[in-house]
Amino acid sequence: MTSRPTVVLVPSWGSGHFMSALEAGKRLLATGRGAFTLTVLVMHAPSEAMASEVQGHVRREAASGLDIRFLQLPAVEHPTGCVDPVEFASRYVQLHAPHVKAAIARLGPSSRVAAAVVDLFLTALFDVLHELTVPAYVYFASPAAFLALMLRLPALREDLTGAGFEAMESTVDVPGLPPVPPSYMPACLVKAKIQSYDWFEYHGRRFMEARGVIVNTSVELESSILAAIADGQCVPGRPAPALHAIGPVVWFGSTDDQQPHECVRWLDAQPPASVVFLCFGSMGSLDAAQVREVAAGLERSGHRFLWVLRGPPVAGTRLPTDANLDEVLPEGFLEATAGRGLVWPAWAPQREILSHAAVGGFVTHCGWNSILESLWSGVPMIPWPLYGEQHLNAFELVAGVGAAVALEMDRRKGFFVEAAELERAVRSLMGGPSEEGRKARRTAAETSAACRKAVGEGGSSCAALQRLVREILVLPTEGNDSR
Ligand SMILES: COc1cc(-c2[o+]c3cc(O)cc([O-])c3cc2O[C@@H]2O[C@H](CO)[C@H](O)[C@H](O)[C@H]2O)cc(OC)c1O
Ligand SMILES: O=c1ccn([C@@H]2O[C@H](COP(=O)(O)OP(=O)(O)O)[C@@H](O)[C@H]2O)c(=O)[nH]1
Repeated sequence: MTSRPTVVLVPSWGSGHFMSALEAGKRLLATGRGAFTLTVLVMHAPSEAMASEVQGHVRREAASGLDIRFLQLPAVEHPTGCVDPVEFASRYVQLHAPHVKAAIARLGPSSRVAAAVVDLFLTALFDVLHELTVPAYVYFASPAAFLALMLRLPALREDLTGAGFEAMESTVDVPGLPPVPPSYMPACLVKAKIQSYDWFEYHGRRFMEARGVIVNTSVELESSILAAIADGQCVPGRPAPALHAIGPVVWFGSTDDQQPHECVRWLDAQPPASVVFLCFGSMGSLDAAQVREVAAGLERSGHRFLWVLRGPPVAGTRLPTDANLDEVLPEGFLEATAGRGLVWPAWAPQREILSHAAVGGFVTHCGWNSILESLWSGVPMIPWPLYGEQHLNAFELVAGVGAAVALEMDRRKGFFVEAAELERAVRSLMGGPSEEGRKARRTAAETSAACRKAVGEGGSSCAALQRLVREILVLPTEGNDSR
């Protein structure tokens, strides 16, 4: 065995998952300063659109000259009858387990596998990793608050009486967070989809087997939650998994585009901090009635806006189509807002947009990557959660982090938002005199500075990465390296 050890990374597909995990792997690599290489096992993404996105990332990163080797795993059947993407990912990876085992075993003769890091929904691979005696880590691309909840799910099930969180009368105890109203529980758990709950609970249990959980957060963002997990409050009586808060892991790599994007060119012509940006993630779209309310709210707010408006999902997937603006927007809206608004019907370069000086606020679906990108750029938010764990993220953003103006939603009407409410929130966020808006803007600026400090030399997340690398390489910890 002559060459350097390698760390195996198994990401899942999807905008927020693949690049977040890969960026975390690159930070590990940089911190290791050549002591190990990175081997990425790539699964075939389940749809053509996702597959081509993943292939684009792989092509670009493979050409970057870093010590990263990409190994494509053989294709497997698609599991059928899944209730949501999490069940799909969990069962799909089970079918990959023999291929992952063979791939890791093949690495063995030439380079020792120092550790394997798997995406949060891929814990079924732990069986193979344990068999091969490879230390297993989880990469958790969502907030520590959701990690705390997932660890708590086995115990919480006893309070649920089979009906899901929506039937619960009391608040939910997520250690480290203020009491959470049941309506903020993740969408996948409030609809009494017991099959979905089963998978989240499964992963929550399996996290306890990991040598560590690498979380895309920082002590500055989620200190009380990280402390509560480390203190064993989520699974009393059992040692808590070791946590490595190495974030925010925000990816600002290059794209294949040569020219500035049309949205960016439009922003270039707007005054500083004058534009509210609306974007609802890789899987978010609004129905026709909701689109009309958003249009009315934006028009009446009088503020400049850049609205990424997507159409209903492609059949058989959750990926939104490009919107037909003439069909979905109210008549006369584009004319009435010409010059101060741009509606973009397709995928937009969100990170670049959020870091543009013209952007002063963000109406977000509360995907964790989107929240981190906004905080990184110091942009205050209006949370509009849609799916996944985003309702919990929205609660944390308002009740914990504080860089947001809350948006009232009619929870009995499918979380519908009235035009007047959006108008109020946008006015407050974008410079209105309300204390809520002032606080959101101030906190966003402070949090941006704290995030940048955390990942910089000597920062908490940088130190956590250094500790993690020493652990992986089985080196003694440094004396002055305190958490
Ligand atoms: C974290 O909790 C949930 C996440 C998801 C989920 O599933 C998913 C599946 C895919 O095939 C592709 C995806 O892009 C994808 C994304 C996704 O949610 C987002 O994951 C991000 C992490 O990378 C981040 O946590 C965002 O906040 C999520 O919105 C689905 C789900 O329930 C169905 C979850 O509870
Ligand atoms: O039009 C879009 C929509 C999304 N994104 C990116 O896709 C990721 C979405 O991840 P997030 O965790 O916010 O939500 P998800 O889409 O996974 O629910 C983020 O990095 C966004 O910047 C983007 O660049 N353009």
